[in-house]
Amino acid sequence: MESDTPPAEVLDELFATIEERKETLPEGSYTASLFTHEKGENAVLEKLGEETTETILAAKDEEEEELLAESADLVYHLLVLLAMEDATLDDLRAELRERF
Ligand SMILES: N=c1c2ncn([C@@H]3O[C@H](COP(=O)(O)OP(=O)(O)OP(=O)(O)O)[C@@H](O)[C@H]3O)c2ncn1[C@@H]1O[C@H](COP(=O)(O)O)[C@@H](O)[C@H]1O
Repeated sequence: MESDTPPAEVLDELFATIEERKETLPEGSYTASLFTHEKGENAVLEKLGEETTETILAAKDEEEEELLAESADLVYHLLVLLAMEDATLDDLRAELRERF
């Protein structure tokens, strides 16, 4: 991923990378390992639980850098779950848009 990617496109590029990993399952890819994990969907569900707890703890400790890092882990794992369930980022956007 380009380091100067405009912020609005980061999530699209990350989600496209996740979908590509799901499709091609390259060796050495952490994302691919979540799609092929022996625990199945539970592997990413457990990571979501862990990252949620770590995000909450970072907020409680008022550790801003840590909060951002854990939030990024959380969002990444949420996007992997959506891809696993054959949902898309556009589906998520549509859900959020309906609430305006
Ligand atoms: N955004 C992420 C991302 N965020 C978090 N993680 C991984 O999520 C895991 C977080 O787990 P932990 O914090 O518990 O750390 P850990 O103890 O090393 O993890 P475990 O051994 O418990 O699984 C780490 O292995 C991180 O590397 C990510 N892995 C990949 N991405 C993106 O996905 C792209 C593709 O990555 P690969 O699939 O690895 O090629 C990358 O270019 C990134 O853009």
